[in-house]
Amino acid sequence: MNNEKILIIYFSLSGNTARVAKKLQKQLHADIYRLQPTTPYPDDYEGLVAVGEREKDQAIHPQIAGQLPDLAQYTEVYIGYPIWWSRPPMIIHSLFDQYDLTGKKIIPFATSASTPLADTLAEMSALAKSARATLITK
Ligand SMILES: Cc1cc2nc3c(=O)[nH]c(=O)nc-3n(C[C@H](O)[C@H](O)[C@H](O)COP(=O)(O)O)c2cc1C
Repeated sequence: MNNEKILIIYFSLSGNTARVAKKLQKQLHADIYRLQPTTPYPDDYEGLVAVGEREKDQAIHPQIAGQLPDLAQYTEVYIGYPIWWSRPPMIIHSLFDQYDLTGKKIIPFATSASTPLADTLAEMSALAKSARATLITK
């Protein structure tokens, strides 16, 4: 028996990461939560790039809308994101600011046009470390 509960937290704008997250949810029988910023990103690409780039360059961590489920019940947390400018989007930083991931096993996954997940792992590792969580890369 495996009693470890798994939560999949993901951010996705155009649906690619959402699709991967939902596949994982089925495979792992996990719970799932979609991160959304309180102020939605612009619908048009230029607008999105302007806002996203400003967040990245100024290290702005956008406020997360709504409330995640109580993280105390989960031992493993998958965190999924689209790769933006070879990095996780800043809302992933917000997740670590706004929620307590202490002691969790964190398994990152990502979608991109071409940049590999590996390019984002130093940043994810630093986030996990400051949360006293363990980053697991399979
Ligand atoms: C603002 C922005 C920046 C991006 N930067 C990269 C990048 O550095 N490398 C890459 O391979 N893809 C990049 N992409 C493509 C996305 O990572 C890719 O389309 C991803 O699958 C989108 O996921 P989503 O549908 O879950 O939002 C970028 C897309 C956007 C909108």
